[in-house]
Amino acid sequence: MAKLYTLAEVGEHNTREDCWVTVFGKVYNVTTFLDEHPGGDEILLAATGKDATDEFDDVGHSHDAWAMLEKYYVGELNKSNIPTKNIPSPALLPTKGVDHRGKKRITLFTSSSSWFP
Ligand code: HEM
Repeated sequence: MAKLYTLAEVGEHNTREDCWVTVFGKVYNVTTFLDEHPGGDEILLAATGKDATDEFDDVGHSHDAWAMLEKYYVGELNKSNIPTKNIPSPALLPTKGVDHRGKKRITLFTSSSSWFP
């Protein structure tokens, strides 16, 4: 099972010797990538300790960049203690979007259950 990290835990890895970032609900150890990142190391260091999904997405990273993510994957972001308003839009998170819609559908079904015997 994937290891879960809170944003606070990810944020502890915020140095040039140990740098983790979070995008799309996943945690990446980009320490070895700092010097290679075309966007520079500073921007990655500045992205530690928060959800950098919007920043990553705004750049319009290429498919190559997306494919590279896998190499640095260390675990999943534990979102249970993040206020709802900070959770990125479900539209940005395909799998989360499905969960969200699934849950909503179940709620709607329950609310109309009086139509069924
Ligand atoms: C976490 C893993 C990341 C990987 C593997 C990655 C990879 C890449 C790659 C391959 C490029 C070259 C252009 C492309 O192919 O799209 C790039 C460019 C760039 N990245 Fe990232 N990136 C990561 C995270 C981030 C984050 C978190 C930010 C912002 C906070 C960021 C900001 C940028 C910027 C601004 C450029 C444009 C550089 C330029 O063309 O001047 N990247 N990145």
